[in-house]
Amino acid sequence: MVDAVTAQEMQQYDHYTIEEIGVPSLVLMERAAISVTEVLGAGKFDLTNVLVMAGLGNNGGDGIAIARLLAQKGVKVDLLVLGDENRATVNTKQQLTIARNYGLPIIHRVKDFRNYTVIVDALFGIGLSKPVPVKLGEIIKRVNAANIPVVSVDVPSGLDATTGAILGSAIRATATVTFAYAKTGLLQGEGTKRAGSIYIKDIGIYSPEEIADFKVGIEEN
Ligand SMILES: NC(=O)C1=CN([C@@H]2O[C@H](COP(=O)(O)OP(=O)(O)OC[C@H]3O[C@@H](n4cnc5c(N)ncnc54)[C@H](O)[C@@H]3O)[C@@H](O)[C@H]2O)[C@@H](O)CC1
Ligand SMILES: [K+]
Repeated sequence: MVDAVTAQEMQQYDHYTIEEIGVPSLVLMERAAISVTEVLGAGKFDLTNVLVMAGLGNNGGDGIAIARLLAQKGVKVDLLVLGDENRATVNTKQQLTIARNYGLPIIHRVKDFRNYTVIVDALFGIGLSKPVPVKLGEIIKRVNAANIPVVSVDVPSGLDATTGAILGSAIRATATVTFAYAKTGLLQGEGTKRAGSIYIKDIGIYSPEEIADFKVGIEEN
């Protein structure tokens, strides 16, 4: 069993699962989104008025799927998408199309983050390797200052998933729902102060060692 992985290791496992095993990336994204809604719905968070903040990378795609799943359960949710949609990843563009086809309104600014009972942070995940753009850093500071419970998707946005360093500004989360394995950056440096309670969720991405274990188990049965 792997304890914690770097962003690079996780990217290799993602890539292997998608390209070699053949699981479509949108399937993984849906499982990631479902796992976050499970944590949100487990009774620890007040879902009266939810904000989902989504960036343009695949972490944002997770966020858009989370907003859709919550809305379909009758939860009042605002979906804030930050940045130029033309620069979104293929998966995230697809999530935007799906959300719009289900009639989900998308907003581009928030007056007061204190109006929400919980904020889902899907701005940046393990793909962030350079400082967050200044405008998004300002949003992160406003969210932290609002003092509302925040659930981060995979890693608190702005945190280096490998080192736990802050890349300009970072979200201070109440809880972090991380996928497949803990990320080393959640367990060291600022990660220990920013991640809050860590939930590790199986979404169907495994290390080569675990895949080898499945094969042994299957052969033995
Ligand atoms: N590979 C996959 O298919 C999966 C990815 N997943 C999610 O995807 C994340 C990793 O996704 P990515 O590698 O796409 O990277 P991230 O979504 O972590 O985004 C970081 C990258 O996007 C850019 N970016 C994002 N929003 C921006 C904005 N508003 N303005 C300017 N630049 C912006 C950043 O500069 C950076 O290069 C994981 O943490 C996880 O949440 C999960 O859905 C599981 C499956
Ligand atoms: K995040």
